[in-house]
Amino acid sequence: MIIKDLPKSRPISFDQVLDKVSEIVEKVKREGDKALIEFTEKFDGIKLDNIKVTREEIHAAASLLSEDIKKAIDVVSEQIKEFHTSIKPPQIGGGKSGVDFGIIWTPLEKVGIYVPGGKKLYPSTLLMAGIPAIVAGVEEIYAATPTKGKIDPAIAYIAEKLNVKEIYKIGGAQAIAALAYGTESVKKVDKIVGPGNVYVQAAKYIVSKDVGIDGIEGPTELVIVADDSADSEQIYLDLLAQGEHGNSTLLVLISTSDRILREVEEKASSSDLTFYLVKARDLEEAITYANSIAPEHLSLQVSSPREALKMVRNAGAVTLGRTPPAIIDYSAGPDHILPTNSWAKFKGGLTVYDFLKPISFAQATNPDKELINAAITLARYEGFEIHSKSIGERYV
Ligand SMILES: NC(=O)c1ccc[n+]([C@@H]2O[C@H](COP(=O)([O-])OP(=O)(O)OC[C@H]3O[C@@H](n4cnc5c(N)ncnc54)[C@H](O)[C@@H]3O)[C@@H](O)[C@H]2O)c1
Ligand SMILES: N[C@H](CO)Cc1c[nH]c[nH+]1
Ligand SMILES: [Zn+2]
Repeated sequence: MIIKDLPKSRPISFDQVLDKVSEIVEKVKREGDKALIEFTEKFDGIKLDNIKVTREEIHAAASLLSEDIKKAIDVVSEQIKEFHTSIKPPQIGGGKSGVDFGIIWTPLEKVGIYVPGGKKLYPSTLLMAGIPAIVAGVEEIYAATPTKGKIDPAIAYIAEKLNVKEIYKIGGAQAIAALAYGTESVKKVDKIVGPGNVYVQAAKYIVSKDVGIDGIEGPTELVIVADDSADSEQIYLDLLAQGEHGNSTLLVLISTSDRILREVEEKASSSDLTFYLVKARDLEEAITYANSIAPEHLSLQVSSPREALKMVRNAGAVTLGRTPPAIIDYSAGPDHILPTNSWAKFKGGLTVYDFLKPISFAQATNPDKELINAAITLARYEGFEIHSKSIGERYV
């Protein structure tokens, strides 16, 4: 289908399934493994004997992986590691008025990674979440992924490579609930990260009152902004590529060029996917439209992409010029775990920061008198007499 207007909403959103998913989460919380086995049979058609994949199973699966896939994983891993290492924050601090202060960036203890696996395989997602966790210094990494009964060889190889502590053969909302609350087989973690369909994202949203989450990441979204210098064949290929994630993907082209819109429309008319093809007066209007959508992937296929980038306010990740958005999905370095549902208005993609807590510290050995008096005055104003006394006793 072709719609010549801006999208009014996402094709499907996690908030449409919150009630159903709440029931799944509550049942897993109450019944643990029993509920996981029931839901896996119901939603994935798999009768599980064991939820946790054994070390032997992981090793046997990993050994089935061909050398060229191992090599690709190793190459991509180095690139992702370099990206997250290059942005890892230093231990920082300073001082003012006789007080030393700073931040200790502290890694999270236990992290759960959701690796999607309903319609397609996503071993790349285990890299995209596991590598920044390791760069941050997380020691215990757990992963959950739906299987067709057996663990995928590439996921097994990556799990060994990244020293993932345990993998569970479960997917959907039930997997998120299990990681959030723990069951007989599944470890309760401090934060859950990873993309997935609306059931997965609804569950992350629900459990976020009890456990950390990285955001809402799925279904996939791509907005392309193109001017007349762009190539309609490449644009169409980029739209189709993200369309491979399924028909819940949001696919938008905003162009200042009638030729580009016409050519893409001709190609898209035979597809089953839904495409939004929108005309913009000029580049500024095109990027204003894109900012209002706040898409996960934004592609700037324009003659001066660096200039256009300066106008971008809301996007998960931006690819410039003819750089294909799909390269972010695999090997550019930046993460492919990216905010959807307009969450790009207030957060970015997954980084090493998602696995670090800034614990601040202060040491007031010889603070300025003015600073102490200010504290005492404010504490009294707020009616906290003992606060004021505890400060005054030390320094006055
Ligand atoms: N934004 C990002 O960072 C990003 C990255 C990669 C993938 N994605 C998105 O992740 C998604 C992956 O989706 P997927 O479905 O292939 O895999 P998935 O692993 O997210 O979901 C599969 C699970 O959904 C559950 N499920 C399916 N139908 C259900 C139903 N009717 N009721 C309750 N539970 C049900 C099942 O338990 C199944 O195991 C895609 O939408 C893709 O676009 C997003
Ligand atoms: N495009 C997805 C993010 O929306 C990431 C991905 C993984 N594998 C293929 N693509
Ligand atoms: Zn993709």
